[in-house]
Amino acid sequence: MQKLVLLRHGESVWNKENRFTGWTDVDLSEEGVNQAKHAGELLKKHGYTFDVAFTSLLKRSIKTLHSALEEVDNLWIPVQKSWRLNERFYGALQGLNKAETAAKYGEEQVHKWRRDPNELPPAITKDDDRYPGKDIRYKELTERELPLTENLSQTMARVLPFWNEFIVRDIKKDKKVIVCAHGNSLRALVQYIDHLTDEEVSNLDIPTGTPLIYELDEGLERIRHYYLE
Ligand SMILES: O=C(O)[C@@H](CO)OP(=O)(O)O
Repeated sequence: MQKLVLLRHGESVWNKENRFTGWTDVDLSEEGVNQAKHAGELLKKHGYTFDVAFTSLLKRSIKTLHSALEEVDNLWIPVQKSWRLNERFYGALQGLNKAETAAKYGEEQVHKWRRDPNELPPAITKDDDRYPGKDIRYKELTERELPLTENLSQTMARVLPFWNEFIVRDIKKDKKVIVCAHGNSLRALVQYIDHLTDEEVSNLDIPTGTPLIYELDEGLERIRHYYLE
């Protein structure tokens, strides 16, 4: 049996302000910093240590991972960062307040943008300051990989190659793995591991800063999963 730990970053400043975030590199809120530390304390309390960690290129996730690893005295382990674990790219919604957007476009439309795996938020154009092609950290990405908008299915399509190539490889080598990422990149991963339908995943919300443990069999099928308390 293999154990895998998934961790959504602590609350960010824009989570707190109820703004669509996506690839915007916002920091943790004060509460988020505390949640990240608490996640590490829970891991420590339950005796978790790790051999390798994976995270995104966004500071809310990197800092949460760092804080959790510090608690379990594992700051020394290798950490692999990838844009493929980034939050879903929320297109032209990034930066907008969710309640104001619902008042403008209707609750139903906003719910679809947020939770329908096949609904595409409005796209940005390449001259938009939010275009990742303007950000040096994404310089290795091809034009096709640079998103203008993304739905959950597309997020899953770019998370899975990373899962299969790196995370699965390390789990199969019996390494103890922690993946610290985002609400939607983790929802995509959970949909894949748990074989959830689109409807099931649309009702799934992963809380911030709470370690989610997966016990997996040799074929990496889920035996059970639970949050640490
Ligand atoms: O704003 C975002 O990027 C995400 C995660 O906080 O929001 P949502 O819950 O709408 O997917």
